[in-house]
Amino acid sequence: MGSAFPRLHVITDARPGRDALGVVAAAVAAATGTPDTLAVQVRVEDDVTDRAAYEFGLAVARICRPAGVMVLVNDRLDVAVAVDADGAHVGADDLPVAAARGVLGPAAVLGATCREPVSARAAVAAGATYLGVGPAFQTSTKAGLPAPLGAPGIGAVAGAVESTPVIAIGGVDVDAVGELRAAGAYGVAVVGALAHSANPQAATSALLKALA
Ligand SMILES: Cc1ncc(COP(=O)(O)OP(=O)(O)O)c(N)n1
Ligand SMILES: Cc1nc(C(=O)O)sc1CCOP(=O)(O)O
Ligand SMILES: [Mg+2]
Repeated sequence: MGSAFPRLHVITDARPGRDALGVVAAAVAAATGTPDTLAVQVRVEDDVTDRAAYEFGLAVARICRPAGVMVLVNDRLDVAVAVDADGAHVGADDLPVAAARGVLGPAAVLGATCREPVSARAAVAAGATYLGVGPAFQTSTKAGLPAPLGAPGIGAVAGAVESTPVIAIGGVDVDAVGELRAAGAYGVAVVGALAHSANPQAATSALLKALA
């Protein structure tokens, strides 16, 4: 892992029938030569066993590590530690940010989901190093989310935390990158933009170009 914080976060689509590792490999291939631009977040369904999540996290790490690409683990801090990930991401149903920081230690990357400025400032004060903010737009890959924030909602959070990177998530595709960056987002996180693509390597390249 290099020094710059990645602007593109690829989140694994672990729904049954998806080639999640194939997408990770394609994304990592697209970042050849610029590994600092990409992070891969290991995200599995809630009912996946710890053993299966660990094995999947290891498989992702084996693709990302040799290429120098950052690995983050969603929700499961024990898996993050066990696979020697660079960090983790927590939301409202996971360990609180301060507790997660205590588990991971001071050097780890720690992301927190926030949807408005007050909780965003609190997450940063508690030890978050970046924020996942969304849903930016309608998404087909996660149910039960509040109404989309749009670029202005993402910008409101970004303006509240200034130097902490805001990663916009939810229904993001390459065409939305310019609008989100203009609003204040540091980068974007995607599932469907790659998982639903016939050519995830080309889709990653397009996202990286739009974010550069
Ligand atoms: C970059 C990023 N932003 C937001 C989320 C969502 O996390 P969370 O609210 O904990 O929801 P689940 O992903 O656990 O369903 C994320 N994973 N990554
Ligand atoms: C996992 C997740 N969290 C969200 C949030 O807003 O907290 S939106 C989301 C799904 C992102 O997938 P896609 O890029 O396919 O929309
Ligand atoms: Mg979570």
